[in-house]
Amino acid sequence: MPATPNNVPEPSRTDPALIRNFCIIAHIDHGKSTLADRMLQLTGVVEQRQMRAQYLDRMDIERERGITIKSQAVRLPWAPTHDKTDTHILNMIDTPGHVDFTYEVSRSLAACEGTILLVDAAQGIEAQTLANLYLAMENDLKIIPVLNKIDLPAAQPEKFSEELANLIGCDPEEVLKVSAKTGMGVEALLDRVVEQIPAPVGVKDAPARAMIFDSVYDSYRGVVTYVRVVDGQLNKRERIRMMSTGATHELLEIGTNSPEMLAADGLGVGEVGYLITGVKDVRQSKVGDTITSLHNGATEALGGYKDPKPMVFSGLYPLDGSDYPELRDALDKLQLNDAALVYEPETSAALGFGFRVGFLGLLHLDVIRERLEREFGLDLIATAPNVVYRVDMEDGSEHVVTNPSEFPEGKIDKVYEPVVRATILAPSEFIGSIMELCQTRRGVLLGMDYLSEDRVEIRYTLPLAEIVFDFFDQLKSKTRGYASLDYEPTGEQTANLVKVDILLHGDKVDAFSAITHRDAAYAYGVRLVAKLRELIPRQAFEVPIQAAIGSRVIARETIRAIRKDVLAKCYGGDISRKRKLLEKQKEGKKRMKMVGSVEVPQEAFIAVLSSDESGGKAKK
Ligand SMILES: Nc1nc2c(ncn2[C@@H]2O[C@H](COP(=O)(O)OP(=O)(O)OP(=O)(O)O)[C@@H](O)[C@H]2O)c(=O)[nH]1
Repeated sequence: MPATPNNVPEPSRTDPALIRNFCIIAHIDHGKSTLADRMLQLTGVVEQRQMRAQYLDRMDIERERGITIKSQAVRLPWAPTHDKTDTHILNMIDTPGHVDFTYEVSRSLAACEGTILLVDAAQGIEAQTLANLYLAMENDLKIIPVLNKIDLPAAQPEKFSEELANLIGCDPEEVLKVSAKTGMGVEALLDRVVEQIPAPVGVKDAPARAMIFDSVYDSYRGVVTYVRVVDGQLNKRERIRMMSTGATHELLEIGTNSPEMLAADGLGVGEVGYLITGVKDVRQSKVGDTITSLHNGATEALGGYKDPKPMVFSGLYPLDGSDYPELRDALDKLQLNDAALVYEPETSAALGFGFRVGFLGLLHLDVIRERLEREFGLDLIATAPNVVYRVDMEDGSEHVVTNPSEFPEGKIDKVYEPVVRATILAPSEFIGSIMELCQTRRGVLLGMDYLSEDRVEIRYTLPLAEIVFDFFDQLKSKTRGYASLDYEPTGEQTANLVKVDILLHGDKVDAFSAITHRDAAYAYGVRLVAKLRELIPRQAFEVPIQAAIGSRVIARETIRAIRKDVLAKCYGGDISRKRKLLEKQKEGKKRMKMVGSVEVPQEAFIAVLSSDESGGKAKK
């Protein structure tokens, strides 16, 4: 009979030999959350009637999009089928699946001894599966290969077992076949976890060392920190120290998740649980940091801590300038739960007061923007996303550029841009179109391997800036949706990059400045200038629209002059009607932004900034 929360052994007394710490790695939509749900049900920690889909994905936006953003840990008691008296503790750490959150995935992996590699039996291995598998291998984790969704008529278990077995070097027979939906094979999988994943090893009497693998802000309790104890033990009420910052806190509460929080006296070697110290901001309890006791604490931190580094920047401006204070409050609130989110105030001549916000990647940007709009009711304009450039000047000075309009003028020696190593998986019939796309994005081919007869893995080095601009959408449309993409930052390269400015009647419109490769600058200029000509109404005077690199104009259009006399049709004396028309004209003008002497309708900014070519919305 499955165990219930009542017979879960006391956390601090669990023998490490009975603990198994594991996670599930999978490509987006391959069924990780559904499998986690089934495990919660089978181990009895969530009663049938309380069960709801994706129990562990708490954020509304996660549930709606069906993606996992923050990882969670849950303690599952499981007595293997062959010996029901021998209850083990399985700590399942749910990990986010998206490239933007790779650092969180790698921290979750570091908290485990093994992983379930879950692959959709109708889709096969995807880029994300590979990326996560390599991370797991680097962490020396025991890998349990599993095919999910075998209930689907389109499932091809033989073909994909073979593919998986080739990849990790095992027998195709060893690949477990389950249906997370119906529950078929999931008990056998839990047994396999107990059998094959090694128990944690740590030194019981050593000074305490625990790794933070997640940190979540809760509006009632402050920051809840998820840890894996490696050595020693942490006890309720003791004072602890964060090893990266030296900050000390009192352990107000410590316990495990089953999946709701269950307080305990402490956590010992190999255990996974949560702690609460009363800190109010996740940046004080950072993923990857090591916690130790204040008295007789450890001197050496567990390896692998790094600060999250924003890779993509975008300007966020309220549509209605008076919403600026609300936008600031909303960003402050989101930052409490997101150590990777950075922002600073920025003013734009065209868009007014706003913020320059740094994100881990495009999905992160999209999620934050959507939360600002949905949870805080803000209407926003976002400028096209850009990466971070480093510019060396001939006079020896160096600039870091996070906003294209701040690209330095004058004698530039070298410009560096971030590059990534991208892995694309697709059916082999699309090799030609994928290579063509990567070439036009300044890609350099690194290599290509066949995973099976008809599926290939293609590796490229690409400038991050080229991926930020609708690369994924293009890839999907060129491969009829079959390709998957993953990438990791690999440093920077010098490139022939220039800033293109857009001028209206001689005045620069900062929101439209872009940094592009010199070869692409002309096309960008022509496209933007043509688009603006369509969107900006005629004014009382002639307005030239120009695209320029420095002082050199590379494209030009002209809006001809017109005087719009709203009273033209109102001859005769009806003064009240005339007043009404003038009032109406005034209202319309409020929605205009003045750029120098030119009135630009707000819609023009939105139309240009939200168009696909200028970055568009990030997709998963
Ligand atoms: N037929 C069938 N559908 C499944 C099975 N497992 C999951 N699904 C469906 O596949 C879709 C994706 O499942 P999720 O569990 O949300 O996938 P996920 O891997 O957690 O996705 P992310 O959180 O985005 O990484 C959902 O519509 C599930 O209902 C299965 O065994 N059989």
